Amino acid sequence: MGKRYVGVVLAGGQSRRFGTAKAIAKKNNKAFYKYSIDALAPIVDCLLVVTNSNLEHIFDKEKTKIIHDTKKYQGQGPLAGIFTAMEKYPAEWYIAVPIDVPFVETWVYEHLISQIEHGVDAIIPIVAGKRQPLIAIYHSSTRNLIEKGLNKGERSVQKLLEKCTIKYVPFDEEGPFININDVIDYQQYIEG
Ligand SMILES: Nc1nc2c(ncn2[C@@H]2O[C@H](COP(=O)(O)OP(=O)(O)OP(=O)(O)O)[C@@H](O)[C@H]2O)c(=O)[nH]1
Repeated sequence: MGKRYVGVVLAGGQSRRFGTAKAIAKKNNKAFYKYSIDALAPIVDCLLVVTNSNLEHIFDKEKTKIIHDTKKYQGQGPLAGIFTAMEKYPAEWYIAVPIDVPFVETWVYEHLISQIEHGVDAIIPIVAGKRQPLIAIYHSSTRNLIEKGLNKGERSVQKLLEKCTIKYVPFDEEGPFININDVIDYQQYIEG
């Protein structure tokens, strides 16, 4: 039997809008991806950074296992990263975090985990009226649906959610969900 909680740091994106690898952009002299690792490390049985061969050298192997997207789906978006974790590390729940949310905190995930109930495929935050499906947890029951979608070239997480039983969890605090997509976001939230 696999583990109960596998942490999945989604780290195979191209950072096209940001211009350089977002994972190693810094907040208070600490790389963004380390905030993601530190948020999950206390609550998971195993922590994976899912990336690709071009980016893997930037990650420190301390506390994590660095793996590559399954070849067939490499670079096909965050669902490729979640699927890869499901395929390589059997577990009940997969706890996802992107590498561009340097305000994320462990309590967010503790709250999501506290919402687990039988029959639910994924637990997704709702923040300021928006879904946050990459700071979320996915049951292993979603693996086949993700795979089917990827085989059809569907990368959209929203599309996956339409096919699943989702528990949406409202959060009042927006801070931990701030996501840095481009240099304007960086100036506003990190330097500002
Ligand atoms: N493993 C894996 N992670 C991915 C992939 N695509 C995106 N991600 C990660 O998913 C999260 C959200 O992705 P985006 O915000 O679109 O980041 P991005 O793709 O690097 O940025 P843009 O190139 O500007 O769209 C980030 O943590 C990315 O590193 C992928 O193909 N594989």
